[in-house]
Amino acid sequence: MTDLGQITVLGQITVLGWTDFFADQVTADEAHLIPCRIAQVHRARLSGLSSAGPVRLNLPVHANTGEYAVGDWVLAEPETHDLRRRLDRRTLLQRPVEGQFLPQLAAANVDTLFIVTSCNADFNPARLERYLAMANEAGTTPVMVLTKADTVTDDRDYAGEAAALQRDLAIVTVNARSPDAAAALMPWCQAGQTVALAGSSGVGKSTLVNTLSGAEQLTGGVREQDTKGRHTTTARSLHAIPGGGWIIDTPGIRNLHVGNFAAGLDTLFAEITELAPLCKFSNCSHDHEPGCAVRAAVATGNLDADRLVRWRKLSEENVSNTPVQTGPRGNRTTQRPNRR
Ligand SMILES: Nc1nc2c(ncn2[C@@H]2O[C@H](COP(=O)(O)OP(=O)(O)OP(=O)(O)O)[C@@H](O)[C@H]2O)c(=O)[nH]1
Ligand SMILES: [Zn+2]
Repeated sequence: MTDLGQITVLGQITVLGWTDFFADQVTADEAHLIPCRIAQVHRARLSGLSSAGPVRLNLPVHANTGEYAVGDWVLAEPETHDLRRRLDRRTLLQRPVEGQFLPQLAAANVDTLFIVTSCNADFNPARLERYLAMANEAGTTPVMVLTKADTVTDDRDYAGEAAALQRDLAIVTVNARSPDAAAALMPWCQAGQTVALAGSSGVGKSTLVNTLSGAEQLTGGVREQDTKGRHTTTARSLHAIPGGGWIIDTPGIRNLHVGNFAAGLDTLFAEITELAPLCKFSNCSHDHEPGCAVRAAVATGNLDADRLVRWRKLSEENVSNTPVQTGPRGNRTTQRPNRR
């Protein structure tokens, strides 16, 4: 990876996104270890970046690379590069995978999630809401990036529709192939800042990575040969942005499921979350109950009826995909995976 070499010039660990949040976790016994940020997660190995440059990390025996995410901070031995410990995460982007108990880790310690969609038939409010829920749940700030502005043939107000999806949501409309896109996105790409990209296939994520990193080295993610010699996209990676920011690309996701996203949905649907306490019944489903403040808001035109329909669908899906456990007294408790 040519872009990883740039860090040797930069020299300082803060440029990699190292902050007091991570420094405070290092104990006196660990003071001799070097902090490394995970740059690539492969099936059997991890590579990272330290302030001195790229590091190939040696995993502890029995460790599974699936437990690490691009963007993670770990401590390693200075000479051998043996990985000693992963530090707690400030944010974690993860998504439920159908049929699997544990969610898939997409990226860690990300400040901003660029949710990428194009100004054409791909633009789908219900799908974008899923990405917003994921970003909110992770603790990252979502920014909606509308690509292919140069090819728009209709007069649909894409930016206006995107802005209606969540309060205070930043919207940036770009031609991902133009250097202007890098300038427009620069506020989120400053030194030490980490951005991740999410969106369906073909919307322009790789194009944006190329435009932002000023490089042409990326086509279709990081490829690794599997045992049968086929090339598969197995890893996401951390790319340097001139100016000191970092960008993590994720493979296109066709169907993003929601699960364990309750807090993320509350933020996404803040206008509904705020009305709910005014309903007559505290467990109101805003469906048939008398005295429902949410349906009253729909009736008066203060709340978009489509939003309520989509809120219901996502909330129900979230509950059915959120593992439940039996509590000490046999009552069901919702189990939330450790977010750090
Ligand atoms: N005209 C125009 N073409 C674009 C724009 N963004 C992306 N493209 C083109 O759209 C195609 C798909 O872009 P990619 O960057 O590969 O899309 P992706 O989101 O990375 O797709 P996956 O790797 O499958 O997830 C490429 O041919 C790009 O050149 C844009 O803003 N304007
Ligand atoms: Zn109600």
